[in-house]
Amino acid sequence: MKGIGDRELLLKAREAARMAYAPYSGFPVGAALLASSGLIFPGCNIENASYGLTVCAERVALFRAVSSGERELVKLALWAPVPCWPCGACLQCLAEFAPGLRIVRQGEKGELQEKGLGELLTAAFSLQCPPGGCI
Ligand SMILES: O=c1ccn([C@H]2C[C@H](O)[C@@H](CO)O2)c(=O)[nH]1
Ligand SMILES: [Zn+2]
Repeated sequence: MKGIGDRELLLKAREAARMAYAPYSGFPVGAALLASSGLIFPGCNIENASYGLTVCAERVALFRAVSSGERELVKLALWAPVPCWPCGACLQCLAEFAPGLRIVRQGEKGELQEKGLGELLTAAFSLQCPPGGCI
């Protein structure tokens, strides 16, 4: 679980960005998701001529991890030319498995920033009824 630092994980994310298929936006994104097993799952954005079918790097990494049997996720590193946090759709998908996930990001300029998933998505959707019952 430990043994890999943020900078190393970000390097994996940067490598993953090289696989990005982003002919429409020209914005390559790479993700690297560290699981509690110590394994790292990379992902890149994959765009489509039907723009709305594009999948973000974060969800590619998440689905690789979960479909490999990993459900305990420790850290997500995100690399893009201009640093970005995961979009709302990706945050919701990540919250399903790792509401306490730590996320570190970096861009071409090299500066590094970290936030928790809970800071970025303060009210994830869940099927749990609110007190007093569901409407
Ligand atoms: O956090 C992000 C933000 C954007 N993108 C992708 C989607 C699209 O391919 C391109 C521009 O939005 O970047 C990601 O993969 N992750
Ligand atoms: Zn996204």
